[in-house]
Amino acid sequence: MNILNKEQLRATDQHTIQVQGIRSWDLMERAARELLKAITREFPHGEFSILCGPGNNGGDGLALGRMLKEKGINTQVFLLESPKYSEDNLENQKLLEEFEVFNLEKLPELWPDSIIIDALYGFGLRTGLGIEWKALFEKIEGRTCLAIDLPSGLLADELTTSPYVKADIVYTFHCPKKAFFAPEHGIESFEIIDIGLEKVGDGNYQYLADVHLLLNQPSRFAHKGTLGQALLVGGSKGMTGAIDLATKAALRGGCGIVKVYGPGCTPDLPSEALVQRDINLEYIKQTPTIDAKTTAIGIGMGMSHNGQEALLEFLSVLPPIPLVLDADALNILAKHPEKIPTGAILTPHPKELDRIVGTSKSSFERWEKAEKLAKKKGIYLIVKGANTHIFFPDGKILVNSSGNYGMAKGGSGDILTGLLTAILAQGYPIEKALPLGVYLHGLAGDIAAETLGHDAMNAGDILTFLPDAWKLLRRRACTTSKYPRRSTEQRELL
Ligand SMILES: NC(=O)C1=CN([C@@H]2O[C@H](COP(=O)(O)OP(=O)(O)OC[C@H]3O[C@@H](n4cnc5c(N)ncnc54)[C@H](O)[C@@H]3O)[C@@H](O)[C@H]2O)[C@@H](O)CC1
Ligand SMILES: Nc1ncnc2c1ncn2[C@@H]1O[C@H](COP(=O)(O)OP(=O)(O)O)[C@@H](O)[C@H]1O
Ligand SMILES: [K+]
Repeated sequence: MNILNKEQLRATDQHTIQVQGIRSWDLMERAARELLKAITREFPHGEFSILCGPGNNGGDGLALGRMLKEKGINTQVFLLESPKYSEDNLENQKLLEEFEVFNLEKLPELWPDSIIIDALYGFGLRTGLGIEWKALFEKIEGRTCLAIDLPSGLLADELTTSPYVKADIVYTFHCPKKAFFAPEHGIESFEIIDIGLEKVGDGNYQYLADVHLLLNQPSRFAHKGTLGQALLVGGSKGMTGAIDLATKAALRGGCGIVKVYGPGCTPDLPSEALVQRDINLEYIKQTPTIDAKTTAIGIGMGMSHNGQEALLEFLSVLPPIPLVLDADALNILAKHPEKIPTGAILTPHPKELDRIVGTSKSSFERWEKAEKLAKKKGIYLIVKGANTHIFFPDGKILVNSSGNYGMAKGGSGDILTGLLTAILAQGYPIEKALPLGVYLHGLAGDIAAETLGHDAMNAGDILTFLPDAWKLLRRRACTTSKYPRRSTEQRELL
């Protein structure tokens, strides 16, 4: 799903009107009808106070008000006094029998228990709102508030530091807006409302959807050689947990063989993994034989001088296979950015990225720097967090749609590294492997949160539910249930 900026949204709107032979008013009716469904489904017993602005966002609010009233739902509608209203706004004013006009000196008298619907401004806002809006926004703060398209005052594509509505749920049309992904804005919940806009090509900024379409179907004749070999390199004295988690994730990642190279102190790992230990006890000193389809390095390597030397030596002898660099490898490379290999996959969390590109004043600045770095160095950057962003060397950016705050526990990132390495080992091209791995990891986290709750779940639970996440994706792709070649025994097991 393309993530569109406000200019692209306007163009999509116009294109839809032309192609579908409808009026912009029809689109507003469609938007209001879909909003009506979503809101009454979520709040079947609510009464509503709608605040409408002068543009088309306000028009949506007026149309929704009319539809709520027609359904016999208690609704009060307020319209901001303005010298100029949009055409569709005026049209909707005519169709609504009763509404009150308000201004910032004469604030609306809201019912005490109603749900507020914010339809003041959408993506049409040119600049942030002034402080004169604070009194109104404070009046509705603390009440249940639903924003139409965007919380009013929030700019769709940039950092907003001026006042905006604090909404509990944003019902946003067609696609999420860039501003929703910035932690600074605190957008906790948004729901995408499909209003049947025409798709205008594949943009270079996308929200992950339909990830199951990326799945390969291994052959019935597959063997451990054809399913690929992954090599994980990492661990150091006192930091062996990370390689343990990464190994377990790789073993649930679908590849044929998982190899691990660590220092002598590497603990016992699951017996399915082929573990090779360095002659040195506390840290990796030698370069392992790299006999694998893909490799990941860095996990719990430590920042000792010896660890740094080993990493740089390893990079200098690496054959051209996909390379995942995580954790300490990133910290080491932050000191030697010229040594970051072209084509490598780096998986930093924001702090690790800051060590490479310098600190940023906002998420927007960090995203810009990540985009530039990926292009300049020809690398793939997976910047982790809520809505992990994947930056490609050609400028494409994918934003993850799975995952939750229950995953914000130590070790979650190590699991992603192991999983990505295993997926790459199977021969998935990087362009497919990264979204597939990032999405699956989040999906396993979502199933863990659903089953165990966000509070109690830990990183290991992402591993526990990885099989369910794979199965869910396979079911979506219909690749498990349709094959006639399944034996009777296999069918009975289903
Ligand atoms: N895909 C689409 O394009 C659709 C858009 N719709 C709605 O239309 C909205 C966009 O409508 P508009 O383009 O009319 O824009 P808005 O309704 O977001 O805002 C426009 C109004 O804000 C005023 N304004 C702009 N900057 C201001 C500022 N800094 N301070 C105070 N006032 C300011 C303008 O003078 C104008 O009156 C969307 O957010 C959505 O809610 C829907 O009707 C359905 C389809
Ligand atoms: N609030 C959140 N919502 C969704 N995913 C999250 C959230 N917080 C963390 N995660 C995910 O958990 C993982 C944490 O990785 P990282 O910070 O490297 O952890 P660690 O170094 O402890 O392994 C990332 O994949 C990240 O996307
Ligand atoms: K709004």
